[in-house]
Amino acid sequence: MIEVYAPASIGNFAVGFDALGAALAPIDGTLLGDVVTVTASKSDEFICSGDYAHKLPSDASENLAYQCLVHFREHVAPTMASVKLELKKNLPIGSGLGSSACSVVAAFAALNLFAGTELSQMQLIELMADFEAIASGGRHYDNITPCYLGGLQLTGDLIPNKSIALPVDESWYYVAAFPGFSLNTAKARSVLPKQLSMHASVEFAQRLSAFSALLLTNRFDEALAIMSDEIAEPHRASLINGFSEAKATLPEFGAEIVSISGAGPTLFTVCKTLTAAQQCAQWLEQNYINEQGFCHICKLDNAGTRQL
Ligand SMILES: Nc1ncnc2c1ncn2[C@@H]1O[C@H](COP(=O)(O)OP(=O)(O)O)[C@@H](O)[C@H]1O
Ligand SMILES: N[C@@H](CCOP(=O)(O)O)C(=O)O
Repeated sequence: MIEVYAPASIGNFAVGFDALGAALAPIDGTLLGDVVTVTASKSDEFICSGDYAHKLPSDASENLAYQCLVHFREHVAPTMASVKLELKKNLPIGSGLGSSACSVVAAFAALNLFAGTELSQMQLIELMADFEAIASGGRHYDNITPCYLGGLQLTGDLIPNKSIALPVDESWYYVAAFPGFSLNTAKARSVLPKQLSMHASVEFAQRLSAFSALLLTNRFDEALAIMSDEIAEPHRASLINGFSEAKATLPEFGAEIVSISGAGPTLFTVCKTLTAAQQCAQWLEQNYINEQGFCHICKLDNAGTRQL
């Protein structure tokens, strides 16, 4: 039996729309992500369980994890023995925590281990990105590669092997607050402008390249100083009830950065101390999340997808 865990991730990481993403590890040890198990069986079967299974279509053929199994059998490993694939759906759907990527990465990683294929890491990442594109209405790697490889990843088709890991200040904490309602990624992509002006394009390129260079040279405070989302956040903030108030308030509690995780509605902060992270989490619990929401103080998950 193969059992694989894939972590939640923050797409965009404020400064890198569609090109930068980070995997999350709650400091209390919670496994914030999906789990896929693959076991030998008499015929192929699929089970979806977990806290958010009921939020997914009841028809298995509409579940991304099942679609991954069908594709894998037809196009990657036709001679693989029959399997039972179980998805434990632990991440809320449409949350901005890379939920669809999480299921896709966990499913392909588990199937690949079970079948023992010779797919390269890059082939696997491309396959994963194909399926993430089906769910989110756009091909982007910023949930796939951090979820699969861990850490903070600068990622995209132009990038050698699709991804380059960037360092962060080890002392940083990330507070991730899911408010408890969904925002469909395809919808949150549809509100974005179709084109950028020359000025906005040059500024985006400067900001992301400078941010990456500053991290790579350990100039972490200077990186934080330019860490903002001028591309997506201005268009998405109004879709997320309470975001603007949180963004205005949380710096008082020690947040260095407040931005939207992925397409939202999860909000994330970067804090330099545990005390600041705890104060932000307390405010978010009282003012941002409802009974279905949750809040975690996290570090980056540097291990990425792994066997349990
Ligand atoms: N295993 C799965 N995990 C997440 N979403 C899935 C899965 N299977 C199918 N879907 C569908 O894919 C879409 C994912 O929505 P999206 O807003 O992209 O979620 P997220 O931003 O959390 O990844 C939804 O329509 C959902 O029903
Ligand atoms: N770069 C994407 C990230 C979407 O992340 P998700 O967790 O909301 O699926 C975007 O901003 O649309």
